[in-house]
Amino acid sequence: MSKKPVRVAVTGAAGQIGYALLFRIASGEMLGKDQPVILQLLEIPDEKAQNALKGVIMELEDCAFPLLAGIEAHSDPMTAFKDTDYALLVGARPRGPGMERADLLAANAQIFTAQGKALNAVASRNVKVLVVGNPANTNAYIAMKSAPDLKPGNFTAMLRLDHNRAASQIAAKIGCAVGDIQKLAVWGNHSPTMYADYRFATVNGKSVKDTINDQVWNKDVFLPTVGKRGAAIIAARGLSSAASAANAAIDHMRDWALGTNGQWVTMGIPSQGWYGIPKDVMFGFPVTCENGEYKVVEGLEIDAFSQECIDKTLAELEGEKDGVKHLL
Ligand SMILES: NC(=O)c1ccc[n+]([C@@H]2O[C@H](COP(=O)([O-])OP(=O)(O)OC[C@H]3O[C@@H](n4cnc5c(N)ncnc54)[C@H](O)[C@@H]3O)[C@@H](O)[C@H]2O)c1
Ligand SMILES: O=C(O)C[C@H](O)C(=O)O
Repeated sequence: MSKKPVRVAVTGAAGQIGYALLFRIASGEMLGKDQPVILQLLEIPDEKAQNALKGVIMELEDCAFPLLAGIEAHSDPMTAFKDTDYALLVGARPRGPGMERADLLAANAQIFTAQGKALNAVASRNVKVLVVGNPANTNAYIAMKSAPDLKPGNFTAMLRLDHNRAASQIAAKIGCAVGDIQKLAVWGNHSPTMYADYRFATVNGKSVKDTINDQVWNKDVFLPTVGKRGAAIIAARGLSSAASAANAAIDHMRDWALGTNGQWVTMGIPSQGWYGIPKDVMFGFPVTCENGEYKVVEGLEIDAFSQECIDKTLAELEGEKDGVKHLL
C-alpha cells in the first residue's frame, strides 16, 4: 500500500536555492522514493515573486513527478505552514561581495520571528525545521524561541554545506573518494569561525589526521578554505551558492528523517549543554540519526587547539544572540 503524503513547506521557493531544491524534493531524493509529498511553497506577497513562483509551479507540474501529491502557493506563513511535517526556511536575503553572513542579521531576523510564530500556531506538533537563510544558526535560534509550544530540538540550522565542503577538501588532499571519509565534524557557527575537525575522521578505516600529518595545512589552508568557501563562490559567481546549498539541505533532511546508519553528519542544533556549549545555543555538532531523531556523538576529546576554535565560534554565536535579544 502506498504511503500517506507528507507536507513539506519551503520558503523562498522562487529564489535560486528554491529552484535547485524543489525538483529534488518532488522526485523523492529527500524523503525516499516511496514517500509522496505535498509542497507548500511560500514567497513574499509581491507580484514579481508570486509570478516567479507560478512559473516554478508550472515547471514542477510539467515534470509529472509520481510522488508529487499536491502543490500549493502561499504568501502568508500562517497558511503555508498549516499542518506541515517538514519546513525548509530558505527565504531570506543573501549576502553580496564584501559582506559577512552576520551582516544579514538586521535584514533577516524579523522573518524568523514571524515564521517561528506561524510554525508554533499551525504546523504539525512534530514538524522538523531546517533553517538555511543566513545567518542560519541565529535565525534558527530566533525561530525556535518564537515557537514555545514546539519541541526546541526540532529546530535546526544548516551546517551540512560546511561538512560536505570539508569532506571534499580532505578527499582532494588525500586523493581518495569523498565517500571513503567518515567521522568528520564541524563545530559551531555557519561562518568563517566554524571549526571543521578531522581529528576523528577515517579514510577507509585509517586515521585522516595521521594520513595528512600536517597541522600547518590544517590551520593555514584547510580551515580558511572551508570557512571562506561561501565568499569564494560569491566572488566567482557573483551570487551565493545555490545548488550545493540545496544539496546540503536535501542531505540534512534526508539523514534526519531516514537515518545515517551509524555515520556521523553535522547538524546545527540547540545545545543541551554538550561539550560545555550553553543550553539553547544553536551550534554545529557531530550527530548520528536513527528513527527520525538525531543523537550527538558524545565523549570526544577536545584538545587545546580545538577548544580555542570552539570558544571562538561560540563567542561569535553568543554575540549574535545578544544582538537579537530585543526581538524575542
Ligand atoms: N546555510 C547555508 O549553508 C546557506 C547556503 C547558501 C545560502 N544560504 C542563504 O539562503 C538564503 C537564500 O538564498 P538564495 O540564494 O536562494 O536567495 P535568493 O535571493 O535567490 O532567494 C531568496 C528568496 O526568498 C524570498 N523571500 C525573502 N523573504 C521571504 C519571506 N519572508 N518569506 C518567504 N520568502 C521570502 C525572496 O523573495 C527570494 O525569492 C540567503 O539568506 C543565503 O545567504 C545559506
Ligand atoms: O556564504 C554565503 O553567504 C552563502 C552561504 O552561506 C555559503 O556558505 O555558501
